[in-house]
Amino acid sequence: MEKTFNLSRREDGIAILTMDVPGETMNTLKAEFGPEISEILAEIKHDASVKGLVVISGKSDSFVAGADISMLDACTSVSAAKELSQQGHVVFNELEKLSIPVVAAINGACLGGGLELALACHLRVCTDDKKTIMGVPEVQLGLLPGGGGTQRLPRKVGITTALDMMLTGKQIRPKQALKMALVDDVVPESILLDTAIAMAKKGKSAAKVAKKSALNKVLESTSTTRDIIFDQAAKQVQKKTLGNYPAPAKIIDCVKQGMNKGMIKGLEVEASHFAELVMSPESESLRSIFFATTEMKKETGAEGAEPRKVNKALVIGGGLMGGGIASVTTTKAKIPARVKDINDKGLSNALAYAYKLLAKGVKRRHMTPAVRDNLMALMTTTTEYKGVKDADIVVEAVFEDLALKHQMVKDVERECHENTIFASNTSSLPIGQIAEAAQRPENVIGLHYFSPVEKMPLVEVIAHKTTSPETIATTVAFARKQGKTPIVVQDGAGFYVNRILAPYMNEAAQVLLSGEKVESLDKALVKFGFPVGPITLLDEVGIDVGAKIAPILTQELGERFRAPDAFDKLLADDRKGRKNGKGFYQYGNKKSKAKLVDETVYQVLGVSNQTTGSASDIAMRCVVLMLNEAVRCLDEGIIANPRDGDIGAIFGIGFPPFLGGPFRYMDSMGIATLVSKLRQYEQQHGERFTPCDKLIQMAEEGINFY
Ligand SMILES: C[C@@H](O)CC(=O)SCCNC(=O)CCNC(=O)[C@H](O)C(C)(C)COP(=O)(O)OP(=O)(O)OC[C@H]1O[C@@H](n2cnc3c(N)ncnc32)[C@H](O)[C@@H]1OP(=O)(O)O
Repeated sequence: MEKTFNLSRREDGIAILTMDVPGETMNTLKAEFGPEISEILAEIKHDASVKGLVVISGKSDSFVAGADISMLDACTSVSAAKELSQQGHVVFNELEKLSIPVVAAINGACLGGGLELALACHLRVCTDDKKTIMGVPEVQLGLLPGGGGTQRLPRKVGITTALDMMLTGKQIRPKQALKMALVDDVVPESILLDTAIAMAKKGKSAAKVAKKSALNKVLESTSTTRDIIFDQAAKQVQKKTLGNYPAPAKIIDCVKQGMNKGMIKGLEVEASHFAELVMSPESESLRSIFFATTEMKKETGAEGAEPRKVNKALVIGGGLMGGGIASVTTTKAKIPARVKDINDKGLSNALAYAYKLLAKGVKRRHMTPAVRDNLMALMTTTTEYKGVKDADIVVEAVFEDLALKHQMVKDVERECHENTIFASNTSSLPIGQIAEAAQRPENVIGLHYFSPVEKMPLVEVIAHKTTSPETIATTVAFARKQGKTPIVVQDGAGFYVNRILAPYMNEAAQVLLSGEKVESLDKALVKFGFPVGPITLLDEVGIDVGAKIAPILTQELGERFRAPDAFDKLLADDRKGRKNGKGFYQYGNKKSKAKLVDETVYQVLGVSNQTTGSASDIAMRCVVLMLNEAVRCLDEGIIANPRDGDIGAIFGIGFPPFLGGPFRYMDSMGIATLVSKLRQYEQQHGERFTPCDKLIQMAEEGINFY
């Protein structure tokens, strides 16, 4: 079997250990590497001719992407997971204890166990390539750095910096890494190996020491003062996760125990906590998201179809959505985008949107002003159909008016070329209806973004009956270049995300009208795991937007989508939400930063008595309707499979990631349990809770979604 590690000796006494996992695009750490690498380290240890060691990757653009997540997923017990961590400790301790200088030469991704490997080396040098990133993203998988990272990282960069990296999983770029002494030098790739060899010759003393602020020096100096850091971090973690994610608290405990009781104790605690997390349901859910999104990256969206190249885009509408779409096209996909609007106001909004995004990159030193200016130059503007003939895709983000969109279709077919794709950002109008105005309906598709466009990862790619496979594949590839995670959904009112969101929002309205306080309702769903509560979401999206979508869904899909009549009173009272500073919450309150409910809203809704139901019951009433609708979407073929339904709900509306998405959550809850819960609510609150046929059938047959 081909070996993963190759040791070559130079005449100057520096040995080069190259890691290159056969047949894999990325190096990942696997349990079976343990004996191989331990044997090599023993050989080096007893070879007096070796004066120094460089550890480098054989992959062209990555170092080590961490432990093999599939290996972790295959663990069947806490003890097996603990053994994995302990094996890693043994190897990394052997590496660290070598008397000769050991230098990690890093180019590309150096993440998780990969960074832990580098930290077990005495020195680190990385390239200045934009692919070079370092970090410990384990927390995003519901894990913690199990290869000694909770012990070596704080000792290298300081406790505060280490906790920030481990609790966020953030990626560190080369210059940042140098500044925090995570690496000892940053060089062009062409001299990476030579620099590492020179460092090995120079010796361990060349290692940088992290500069700490005077405050951190004091705080990190004694166990009593360190506990201030740990207690503060624990409070922040609890406030952010509400106890839904166990990993952060365990990370803090590993660092605390290790810094106060020594590294041996710290490693013991790390192995135990790591093992518990590997076997936790939260980590299983989060790992499933990684596998799902990685698998989706390989799919074109249309069997057998190859995407056409998009050299230029036209965005019609420079408003909030159009400006965002044009911005991610130029700043992320680096594709020229021409923005058309009826007046300069829309055009200047789009330019300002892009500039603001780029300015952030310059401020964070992720790019230079020159790069910013080059990317800004990719966006051009017009109030007429000029300079659009060569647009390969047109994304329209204008009012939700079918006649207007029909006009756009005709304009684009007239002004652009015969293969130009017409992609509508409509959030509710069936694409098939929009395509009725087209001479070439095969080029018409839906491309539904979520606001704010630069932050929300999901886009829905909506094919109508005659959308061509090439149009689908090209649109999917275009969205991916924008940094999006696209799911292909079939045409139908509300598509997938808005369709499953509507019953959830309507039930929240019902709960509110039954006398529940706004803040209690929102808190209940945040405690369940949503990023914000449904009432906050309604204020943010716009009460008027919700009011516009509901009738379309009701007409197309049935009475269960009808919003409570009382909500019409809100618009009558000119309450649109944050957009006009008047909604369920107060806006523009200079006296207090706290988010306060506008208590007058109860009077407008005609709600007087205030009841307080149980948070779990409030949440369950809203969530089970989302689940029921998601199953209908699967049954009708709106979504292709449960995986897309889970990713769509998590990335589109923030369905709690630690639950794995609606379909994984239903499996973990038990389909029969869900059906009986729906039946119970049906008795209490009416037929909107009637379980769909698919769920009833699955409950009877005792089958799951996965
Ligand atoms: C020891 C403890 O500390 C525990 C750990 O180390 S847990 C693992 C921590 N590491 C990570 O979470 C990194 C996960 N990977 C990524 O974030 C990305 O893959 C990347 C940023 C490294 C690269 O992204 P990209 O360039 O988009 O490439 P892909 O995501 O498509 O990945 C390419 C192939 O590599 C496979 N892969 C990447 N990382 C891992 C991993 N840690 N375990 C297993 N496999 C991994 C990925 O599945 C792709 O495989 P394919 O066969 O080519 O599809």
